[in-house]
Amino acid sequence: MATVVSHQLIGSIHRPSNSKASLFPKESLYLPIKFRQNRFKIEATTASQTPVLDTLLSPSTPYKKKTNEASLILIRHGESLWNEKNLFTGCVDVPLTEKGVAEAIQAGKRISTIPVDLIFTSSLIRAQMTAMLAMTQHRCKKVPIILHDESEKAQTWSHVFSEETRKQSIPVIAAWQLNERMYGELQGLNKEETAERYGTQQVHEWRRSYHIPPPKGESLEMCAERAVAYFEDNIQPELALGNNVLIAAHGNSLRSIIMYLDKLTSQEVTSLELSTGLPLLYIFKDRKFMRRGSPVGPTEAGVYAYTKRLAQYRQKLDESLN
Ligand SMILES: O=C(O)[C@H](O)COP(=O)(O)O
Repeated sequence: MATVVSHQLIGSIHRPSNSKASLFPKESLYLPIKFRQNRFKIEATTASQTPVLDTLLSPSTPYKKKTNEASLILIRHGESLWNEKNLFTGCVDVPLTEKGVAEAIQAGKRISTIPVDLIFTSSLIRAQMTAMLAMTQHRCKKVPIILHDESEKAQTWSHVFSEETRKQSIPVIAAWQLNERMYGELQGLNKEETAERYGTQQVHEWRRSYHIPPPKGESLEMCAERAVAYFEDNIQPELALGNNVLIAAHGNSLRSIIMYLDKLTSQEVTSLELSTGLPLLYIFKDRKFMRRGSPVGPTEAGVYAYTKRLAQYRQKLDESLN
């Protein structure tokens, strides 16, 4: 019998309080997440029903706690067609430029020997392209596969029937909560022309202050309410289970998450800038996040000295490729 735990919240998905389960547990209890016009209904179901997130993950898929340590990689998407034109983009769904594609591939090379078990992206194509392109460079050679849970049909029709193939795959969860801040009436306007019209100071406040929203848009604070809540409720539990996570998202949704990880004040976050396509590494250990900078490349010694686990992972990859 299905137990229904329904939360009509925007910007946060809650697990039942007694559940420490991964989104991808090996047990029969799992938590399908259903999107309903910005609302979530979470149901705990039993194995007798159609597994929702079992498309890719089988009971033997190793999403279980092996360690109290996990890697977290954050990547802002590569340059988009509107970054190139210097337009406010926000939630408008534009693809990458050729330069953005190259940046995503370069980011992939830089993280190619850092473990990734699970990928979260926004629902916008520029972040999804970035994650996919970056993973083409990963030395694990696993295939990132987007999990579609918008309907029962989508779940059933994308089911993978080979245990071996599923083991060679990495689940990708697309979540609107990780989208760029909604830039309101600035979306589509040229940033320079907007500064000429409203003044540099005003535009800087709209873009970088924590509390001030752009006209009819989201402030960074409002963006943080959904992005950080999603991170806490859905991503951090995976890290706590020892799953290594890659997040491909946006300048402002990532600024709000970094503010949370680095415990920045609302003043400090105003000077945080993220370049397109630049991966940032954190280690989650003993319930704390340690910022480890941006890996320069797969041959960089420094990154692998951070933790024994990273060094072991890399050694295994090296051995398997020799
Ligand atoms: O949405 C946008 O225009 C950019 O991706 C982020 O813009 P910002 O640097 O002006 O906040």
